[in-house]
Amino acid sequence: MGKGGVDIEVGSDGVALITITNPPVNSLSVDVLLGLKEKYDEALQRDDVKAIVITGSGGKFCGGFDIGTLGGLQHGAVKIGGEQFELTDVSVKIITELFEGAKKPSVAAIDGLALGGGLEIAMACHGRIAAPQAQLGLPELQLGVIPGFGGTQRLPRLVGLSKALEMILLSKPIKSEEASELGLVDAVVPPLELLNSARRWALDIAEFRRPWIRSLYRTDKLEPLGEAREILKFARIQAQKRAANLKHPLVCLDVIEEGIVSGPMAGLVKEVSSFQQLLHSDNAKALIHVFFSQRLTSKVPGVTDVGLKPRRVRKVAVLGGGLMGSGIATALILSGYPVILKEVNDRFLQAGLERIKANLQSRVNKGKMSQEKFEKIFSLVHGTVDYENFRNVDIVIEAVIENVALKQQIFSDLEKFCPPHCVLATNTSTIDLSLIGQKTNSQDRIVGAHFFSPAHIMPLLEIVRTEKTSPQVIVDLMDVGKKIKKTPIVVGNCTGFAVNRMFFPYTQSALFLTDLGLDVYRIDIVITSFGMPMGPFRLADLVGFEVAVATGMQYLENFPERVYKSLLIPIMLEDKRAGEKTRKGFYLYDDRRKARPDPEIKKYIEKSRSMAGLIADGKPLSLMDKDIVEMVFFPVVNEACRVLGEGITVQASDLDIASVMGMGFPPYRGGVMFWADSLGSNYIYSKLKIWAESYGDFFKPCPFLEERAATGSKLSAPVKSIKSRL
Ligand SMILES: C[C@H](O)CC(=O)SCCNC(=O)CCNC(=O)[C@H](O)C(C)(C)COP(=O)(O)OP(=O)(O)OC[C@H]1O[C@@H](n2cnc3c(N)ncnc32)[C@H](O)[C@@H]1OP(=O)(O)O
Repeated sequence: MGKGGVDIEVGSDGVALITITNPPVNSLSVDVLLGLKEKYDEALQRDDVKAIVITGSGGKFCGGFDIGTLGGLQHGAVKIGGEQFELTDVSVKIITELFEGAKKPSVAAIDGLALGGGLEIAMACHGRIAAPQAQLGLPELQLGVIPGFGGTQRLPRLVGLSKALEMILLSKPIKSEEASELGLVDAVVPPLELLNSARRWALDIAEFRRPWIRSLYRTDKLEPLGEAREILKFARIQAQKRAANLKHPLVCLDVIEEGIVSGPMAGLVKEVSSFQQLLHSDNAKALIHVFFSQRLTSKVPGVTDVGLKPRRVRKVAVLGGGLMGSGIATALILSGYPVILKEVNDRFLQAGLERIKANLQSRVNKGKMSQEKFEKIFSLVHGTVDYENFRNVDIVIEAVIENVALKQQIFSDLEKFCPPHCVLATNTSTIDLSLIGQKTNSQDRIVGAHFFSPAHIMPLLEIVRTEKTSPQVIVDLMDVGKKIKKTPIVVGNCTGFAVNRMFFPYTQSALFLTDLGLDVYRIDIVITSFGMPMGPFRLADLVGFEVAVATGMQYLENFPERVYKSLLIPIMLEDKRAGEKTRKGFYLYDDRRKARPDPEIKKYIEKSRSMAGLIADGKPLSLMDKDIVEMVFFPVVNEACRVLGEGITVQASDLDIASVMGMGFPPYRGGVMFWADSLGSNYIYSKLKIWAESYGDFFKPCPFLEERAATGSKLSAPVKSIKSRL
């Protein structure tokens, strides 16, 4: 809204070049859309214009409809000059009738990206020329909506139904090269030739040297009706399997089907009305919130707003080739960083290198990486057992076992061997960073780089700063984080940081409910139906019981007043059930890691219950599914409030991202704080208060939550007067 513009320049060749300018991604604001209409009208009217080329400035075609404006449309209408902005007008009147139906041909010159509405405009052009490596896609579903400018109709007609469904349902863009093979773009040319090639192509169409194709009416790529229906049927089943709570993928499939069965105009009309309905859904609100929150994590007051530029990182060293270290090294080499992997001896070093190889090999096996690329990427890692090669590293990431004395020794060695500018990062998840750097004079360059396992796959990186960590070091690490495709959130130094502090009550509540008489498998089913990738017990199996006990001890030491001391896991451990790695935990596991319930666990549960003594009258607690969700997640919300209240995170939305990317909280619920706000602070507070009275301090609402409930304010409202730990 109120931003961006469109220019027109008519060349002596008779081609009007229409350029969108709306940095950073040339998104389609209302102004841009109106500008496009105006310039198209002008080009169509002018006698000196034979053909049109549309492009975007700054090496980017267009990142789609302006998502900020989508938010505006959700909260009421967007008005221009007192008139309501109608999406129907854009899809049918502007893009279809004016652009595609024009009497002069147009060609899209695509550089950088053509996403969402951007690709939809390009598909309405009569030709598409792209520069190499441009991204083309319709990622609207990840925002809880569907393509709304004709994408559901034109993409299947250009690339066939199966490929279109893959791109739309998985919000998966493709590169120009693949787009060219599929026929989505007509040619891929070097960037410097892009505009000239597009001009020539447009003139070729105008002068009948090339066919004048209107994508909306093509049928040659569409599968026959019977086959199309089968493909759609299968896609519906897959969509339900991926996220049973989500309706918009199914709506999208209905819209596509409408176009195939009743013709593309009928499809367009259904598309617009469905888009408008979905835009107002809770899921779209939540997913759009997640989109902006993810970008907000890179704005850290006092760090990213003080003019610091990230320093160039040429080489990284990783200490420790275990599960975490090898995962971190894999993530780094995959993004082109040369890595030195250090281990204590040759045997451990070889094992670490083998792990990295296995991580890469799994990509080769899945067809995601060629053997040639495998060799090239693996050659970026060099193993060592000493510090000799550390003289020219820019960042070190330590990922050895959680032992304070060992880490202290390592950091004083690093201080000796690394150059003075080198960032000294630790992947610890539990040890106080000040303690780790105690024996050094380098506290200002010591920082936490907390990855989540498997580190080369999980998208989150917690960057932990102490009061002494310099902003420059944080900026450097944030930059590396982004380059290795992680979303970095900057958090303060405390036990568990943001993610693990929220995770802890998740498992604890589930254990509490079990001791109150609930069935572990039912709890897992209810929680996965809510949208978590796995329930708390399946997760405990995955993490392993030894780790669960060790973490429990940490929490007991640091937050004794709110730890529920369930004995269930220690009892099971005594019987050598330690989770998935022993093939026996709450579930039994076969060779393919498939979990199945085990009736045997009844005996452990009974023992734990009798020791807990919570079921005094012998009557197990009976709860509805909704109550289970609340009893598991309200303690998580409570802990998130503490984290925010203590200033461990900058803003509530960082906890949303931490929960979505670190815990697997369903993004379509917007993250833990967004979800909590949809229920209301007062509701959550009152529930916790009642449970605290019945069951003790584990449920006791924290002062932050109490205050928000008392004033009826949102948990995500800005935090005032808190001494931030950041
Ligand atoms: C009717 C239509 O069918 C509906 C639509 O078109 S809906 C929109 C569809 N488009 C999308 O979903 C694309 C969303 N954007 C992206 O995926 C990524 O931003 C991108 C691939 C374009 C660029 O990624 P990257 O280079 O990593 O930069 P990223 O940090 O994400 O974005 C840069 C800035 O552009 C903004 N931006 C990106 N796409 C935007 C969009 N479509 N609208 C508004 N702002 C957008 C981001 O908010 C960010 O702003 P900030 O600098 O103020 O934080």
